[in-house]
Amino acid sequence: MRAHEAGALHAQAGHRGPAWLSTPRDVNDLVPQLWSSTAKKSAEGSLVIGGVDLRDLVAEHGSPAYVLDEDDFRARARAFKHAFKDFDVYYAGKAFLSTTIVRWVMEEGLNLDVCSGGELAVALRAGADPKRLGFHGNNKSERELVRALEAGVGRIIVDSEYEISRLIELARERKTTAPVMIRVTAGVEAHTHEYIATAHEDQKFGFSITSGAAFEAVARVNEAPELELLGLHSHIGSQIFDSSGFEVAAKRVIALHARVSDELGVDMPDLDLGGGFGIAYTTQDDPSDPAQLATELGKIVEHECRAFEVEVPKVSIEPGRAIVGPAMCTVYSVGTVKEVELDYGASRSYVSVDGGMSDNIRTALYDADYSCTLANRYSDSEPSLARVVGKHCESGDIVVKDEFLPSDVRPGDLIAVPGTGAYCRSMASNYNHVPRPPVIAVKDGRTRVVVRRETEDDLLLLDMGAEE
Ligand SMILES: Cc1ncc(COP(=O)(O)O)c(C=O)c1O
Ligand SMILES: N[C@@H](CCCC[NH3+])C(=O)O
Repeated sequence: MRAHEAGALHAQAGHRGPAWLSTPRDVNDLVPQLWSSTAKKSAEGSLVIGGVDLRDLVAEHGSPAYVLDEDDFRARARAFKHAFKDFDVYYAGKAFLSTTIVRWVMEEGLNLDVCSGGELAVALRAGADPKRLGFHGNNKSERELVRALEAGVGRIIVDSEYEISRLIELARERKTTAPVMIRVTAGVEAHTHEYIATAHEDQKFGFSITSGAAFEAVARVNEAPELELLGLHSHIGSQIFDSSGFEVAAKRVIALHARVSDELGVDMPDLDLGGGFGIAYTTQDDPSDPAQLATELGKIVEHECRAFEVEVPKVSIEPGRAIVGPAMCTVYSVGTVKEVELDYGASRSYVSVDGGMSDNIRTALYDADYSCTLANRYSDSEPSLARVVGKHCESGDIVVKDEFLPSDVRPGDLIAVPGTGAYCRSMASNYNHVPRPPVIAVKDGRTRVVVRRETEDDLLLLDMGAEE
């Protein structure tokens, strides 16, 4: 996450917002880099994605709804596959997964990373080739490991001594060999929100390189006839823009890879550098494209392997957000608008929509920034600084902290928030018994329900007293 000066507020037309947010020339315009590639405004000012006018989409499917731009998703997947042609690309399913997504990922030639029995079940139900799956998790249950072994998952990324013991036992019982990668902690302070950084020492993932635990884990896996040692795995965190974190991590991981070669005489065939590539949520974010990332990472790996005089292993990466994040937006209906007086005579418009922290927890959880646009009509009213909030019983239930919207936004209007493809539907909840929105794919003027809207009946089905 780019560090905005979140506290820096300035007075603008009687309102206060962050210093980086300036009044748009035309509040109806889209900022193209924040939207999926087919998004545009119609002559009437409504938002059209994949040839579908969001007014029609909401009339047919209701709101809120996640709108998934199929062409955009496929193009981003293809761009990674093409740019990283010497690497294997695993789409990180935790960002957003459904059977349709699994099929698109497989059709575009990518592999898939799953991190729970549930995600594995989705992948297998969609008919994914198990060999093209990687299975993550710092606390996989015995049941999950058995399922992965029996399905023939291509790589299991182990994360603890207990897990190595468990896997040895399970593989032995099944007279099989488990293909294993070892999640290592590179000791890097990634420049992102603390909760989504994963390579500093004081957190739950991986074996520390610095403490020697990672080397010991490699030696143990190497000695176990029930395990096949594939290589090391490092993931430094998420929403990262600066390649220096990847560089430091790659240096340390390749140093360990070389030590294994020297001291154990084993040339591990694989190396995974994880995902974490940032996307633009606001105009402040300036992400690299896959071609730039491929060039940078390729150079780092080659340089380090040369320095340590080891063969370049088969490298893989695991982008999630960078593929699905910009491919989706969320469309909401406005329910109420309230002007709230602030100090010093300033005021803020609170625009309440029919979803909130249950469909996008990222603002509350990571202080994430989003933007939005009026999606159902053109407005010639003055831009006015607004905060888009949800319908939950929580004052932190904010979807978009600050954005300029036309000052005549009113109940019944549609608001669309771009960049909600990653970690929004996948982290959605039923807080306040609010059913989760559907995911509607759009392409060539047609809609297709990828995940249907949850209903109150779905929620009541779990309530064992409901029939009494
Ligand atoms: C092991 C691993 N790989 C890949 C990812 C995907 O990260 P992102 O969606 O930021 O690319 C994550 C999530 O941070 C992860 O934990
Ligand atoms: N859930 C986080 C990303 C971390 C996910 C996996 N390690 C986000 O929304 O940004």
